[in-house]
Amino acid sequence: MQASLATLLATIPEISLCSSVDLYGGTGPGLPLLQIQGESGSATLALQGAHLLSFVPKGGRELLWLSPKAVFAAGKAIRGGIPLCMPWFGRRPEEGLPAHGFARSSNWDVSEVEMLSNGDIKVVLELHDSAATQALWPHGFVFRLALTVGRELSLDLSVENLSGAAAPFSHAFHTYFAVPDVKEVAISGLDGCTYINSSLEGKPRQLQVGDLQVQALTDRVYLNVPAEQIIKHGAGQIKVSSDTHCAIVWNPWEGAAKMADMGQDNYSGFVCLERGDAFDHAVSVVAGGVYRACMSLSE
Ligand SMILES: O=P(O)(O)OC[C@H]1O[C@H](O)[C@H](O)[C@@H](O)[C@@H]1O
Repeated sequence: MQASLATLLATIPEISLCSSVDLYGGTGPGLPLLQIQGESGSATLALQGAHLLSFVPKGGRELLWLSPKAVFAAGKAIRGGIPLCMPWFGRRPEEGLPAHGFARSSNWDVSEVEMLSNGDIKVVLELHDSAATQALWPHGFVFRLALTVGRELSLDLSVENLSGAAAPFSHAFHTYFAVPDVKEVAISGLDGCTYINSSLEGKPRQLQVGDLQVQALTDRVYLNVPAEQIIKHGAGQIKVSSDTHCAIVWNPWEGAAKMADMGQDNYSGFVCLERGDAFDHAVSVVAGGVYRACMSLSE
């Protein structure tokens, strides 16, 4: 354990450290997790990737889906929860680069923990550049994620470019939302938006009319979206709010059978609605500049 982590955690008994093996089973050393038991909500967080795995508002239901076949291994992205895709979103195999960047498979450090006056718990994690990250993205940087766990879950991301050159950047909070049955989901807050339909040949741009229902393989990048979407499902609703400009909606449907860490029939238990800035909304972080984005989730 990072020496300072023990000291930090000692200040807040509502946060405890455990291994993924304790919570989710599996063999091997697993990955270190923080369990956060706040007055108004609880959450589980993997230090690898600053990756939220669970969020339950007090008296409410689990908002995040974690694959029953998720693998907890060093350097491997975890299937489910909220992977942070950055500093680029998407696949770049022709350049030999990892899909969705390196943040989700890197070890982040906890820099701050705080019990707020309203009883919510805040945890701040940081990732700094290293020789390994410089080989993939040639910039000095500090990525900082502040999480606040209460009745609502909020994520505040900042990306500081410490290098002398502008840094191309795109990202998404790749959230897997737990739903009783994806076929019964209706997502509002996308009506009238143009989307890139990545599941069709040629990735045409199309227009959303009304709520989105997910009834087959879906991989769409909605552009210029309003701040809020609501996922209505058989057991209630989830409100997703962000100051970013894209919403990527994904469910692999039967393609799940080909993903070892998802499993054939498990696609019906989630829908990904990923807020972020990518594609037409990718940014360039100027030398010495900071990019910020936030997202909050509630029932
Ligand atoms: O398997 P991963 O690298 O985690 O990516 C999972 C999915 O992420 C996003 O939603 C993309 O739009 C999909 O095209 C991709 O398949």
